[in-house]
Amino acid sequence: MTAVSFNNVGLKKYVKPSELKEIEPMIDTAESELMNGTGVGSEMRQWLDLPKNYDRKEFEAIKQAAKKIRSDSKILVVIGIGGSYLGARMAIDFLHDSFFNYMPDSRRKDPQVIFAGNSLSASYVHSLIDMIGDRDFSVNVVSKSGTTTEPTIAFRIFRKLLVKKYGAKEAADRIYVSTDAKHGALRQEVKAKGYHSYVIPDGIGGRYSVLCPVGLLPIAVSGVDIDKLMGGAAQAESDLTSHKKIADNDALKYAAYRNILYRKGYTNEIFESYEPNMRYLAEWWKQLAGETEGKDNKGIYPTSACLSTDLHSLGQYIQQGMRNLMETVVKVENAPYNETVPSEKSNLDELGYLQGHTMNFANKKALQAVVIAHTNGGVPDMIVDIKDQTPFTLGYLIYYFEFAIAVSGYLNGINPFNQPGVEDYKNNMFALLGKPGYENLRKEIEAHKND
Ligand SMILES: O=P(O)(O)OC[C@H]1O[C@](O)(CO)[C@@H](O)[C@@H]1O
Repeated sequence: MTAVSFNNVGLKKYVKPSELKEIEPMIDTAESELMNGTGVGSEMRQWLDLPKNYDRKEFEAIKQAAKKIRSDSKILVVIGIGGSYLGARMAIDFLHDSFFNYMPDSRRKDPQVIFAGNSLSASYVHSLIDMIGDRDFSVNVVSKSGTTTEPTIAFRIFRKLLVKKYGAKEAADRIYVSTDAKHGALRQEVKAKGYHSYVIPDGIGGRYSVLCPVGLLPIAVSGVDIDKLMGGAAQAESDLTSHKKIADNDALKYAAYRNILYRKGYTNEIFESYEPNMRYLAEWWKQLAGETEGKDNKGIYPTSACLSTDLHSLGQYIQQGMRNLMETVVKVENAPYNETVPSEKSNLDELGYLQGHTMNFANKKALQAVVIAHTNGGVPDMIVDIKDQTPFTLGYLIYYFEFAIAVSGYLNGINPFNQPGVEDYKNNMFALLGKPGYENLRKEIEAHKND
């Protein structure tokens, strides 16, 4: 099987072949807007040929930095929010054991990679400082703008901790910055303090940035072979950008089906997997889809569930609640590990029928049973089959979703690469926090606070 493929078995009842044929010219147009750069926001498409056209020198520098961090740190604290952390978090979870970060130092060969600066919770920061204790650590701060509130606060705190522990000079040698090439506060700090630094290319926005230094450094520090990750993405680039017809292009199939369903009123897409270490794959996908498509009063609402866990909380709603749901299920063909259900004579738990079978067997049957139940119950199912959980397959999968979601954006007539709506809350927050320049907005908010 190929690394990633699309399966429409759960769609037969919901989409007629003629509907796929009818959307094909629209998909063609959206795909050519993306590929030829004729669509709005085209300057933000640098991720499109990134797997083949990246800065090789910087890539080597990232590997060297990862080597240094692995040798002098027990913990890497990665500071960033949104696209500046979700890709790395998703990849590290997907490619490592569920308890990767929980192993004690005595049993681990890789540093712990812990994320910070993705909330304003003081309790979280306090607990992280406590968890680091007197162990050696380094910091990778990731922010394209360099001014996002959450990571900026966290960076101040962890930089202070580094300076206190190591002194200013060694602290600077333990700070790794991924930011804009020229602009922004962080770039100025790099110049002033001499931190290690890497460039987030101009034409790559946060949610499309996992395969640039944003994701690559933390992923490499965790011990993943980033050449293989890029190799998978490069394969996807070859496969998906050279086959322009839906029939030969599984990312276009996904874009086409989810948009046919959206136009029929299936406005919420639940992203599902059956592996707990793919929870963050869903979180990454939610930002990718939500920030790309949710604008101009349009867009599929992206949400997620981890199964079979959430069948015991959300399963009832999915089966019988409002019929505006569709599902995208990531199905792993070869999970990295397996366990067998032990045999027991007594059979008090009535599990005898399963003894000797594997848990992966049971997991696959659960998936099959759910697809049948949900499609019968009014929820169309799109299945994305993935071969395994290797860096190559993940690289392929990342590109697959980025490509499909960007095409979906153009199909819906929006700019897939901006996120103007995020500014509204930020401006209000700056006004309420007293940031200079926001005085008038603060007055306005205060005048209306009892409305
Ligand atoms: O890298 P930055 O500039 O800190 O931005 C982080 C995230 O914030 C957003 O701009 C939205 O607030 C995302 O698009 C981005 O991924």
